[in-house]
Amino acid sequence: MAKKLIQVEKLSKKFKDEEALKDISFSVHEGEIFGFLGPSGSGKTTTIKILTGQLAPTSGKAFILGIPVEEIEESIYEQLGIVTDNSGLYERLSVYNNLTVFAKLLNVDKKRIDFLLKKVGLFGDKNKPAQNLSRGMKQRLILTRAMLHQPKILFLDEPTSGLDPVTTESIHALLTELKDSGTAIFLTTHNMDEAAKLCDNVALLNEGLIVEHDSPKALTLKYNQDKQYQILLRNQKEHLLPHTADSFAKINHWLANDELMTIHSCEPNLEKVFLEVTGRELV
Ligand SMILES: Nc1ncnc2c1ncn2[C@@H]1O[C@H](COP(=O)(O)OP(=O)(O)OP(=O)(O)O)[C@@H](O)[C@H]1O
Repeated sequence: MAKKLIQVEKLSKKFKDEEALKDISFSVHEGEIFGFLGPSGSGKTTTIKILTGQLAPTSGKAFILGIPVEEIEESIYEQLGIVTDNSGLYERLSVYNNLTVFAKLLNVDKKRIDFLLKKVGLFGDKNKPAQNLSRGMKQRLILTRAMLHQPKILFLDEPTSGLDPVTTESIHALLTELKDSGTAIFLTTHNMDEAAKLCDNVALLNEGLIVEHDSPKALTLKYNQDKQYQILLRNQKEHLLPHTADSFAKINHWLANDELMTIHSCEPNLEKVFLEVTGRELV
């Protein structure tokens, strides 16, 4: 069975009177991409800070690689990759040298730098100073740095926010490769399509509470109360049919007469699930 690399039990965090996290529990296994989804201010960054030893919880327990977060020592960072907003690059150093600094610290073979730069499409830019990179290129460089040492757990705070679809796609491919090699990825995102595509499991966070927790597929099916089918016929007419015997008779008729072009079931996406559970949008 896959090992639990992150384990959180009834974790709470209070800032003065404000309860930022309320009794949250979840775990993340090796080779799992876990999506932590919630609107601004719901407690995502606070959770990452607690899990990476930057902030102490008020109550509850959290373990990283089996170690209680209160006992995290410097050496654990050799097994973690952390990508957040403040992942500062050395702006004047080249792409390559930004990575060699970390490769030295983490005892990583320099061959891996070239290997990863090719993967993220930055090999041709390896001699450019970081300050001359576009936002998407910087994001890929930060991610490369976090993956240099093949971390057991990778924390990613909004890894593709504001990036173009091509860059987003290459980052998704990389994350999937990393997951396949056994890394547990803890991902926060506002992007529900990204979460549905990448994550094995997601937790929906609202005002510090986990209000749902399951695979994206299971959640969309659970909230598919009002089942409907969207149909396009050869004559270009579109129909939206409810889940009734009458609809099935119609569909059978169209099928038998080769009139049906496309048919889709209309289960809600994660955005709609969030809206239904909390009554609020995910932005
Ligand atoms: N150091 C702090 N002192 C006081 N309150 C804080 C502190 N850090 C976070 N909070 C509060 O805790 C709550 C959760 O904040 P957090 O940064 O975890 O949200 P988030 O989900 O990461 O939001 P975003 O998506 O905007 O980054 C917010 O109400 C925030 O104001």
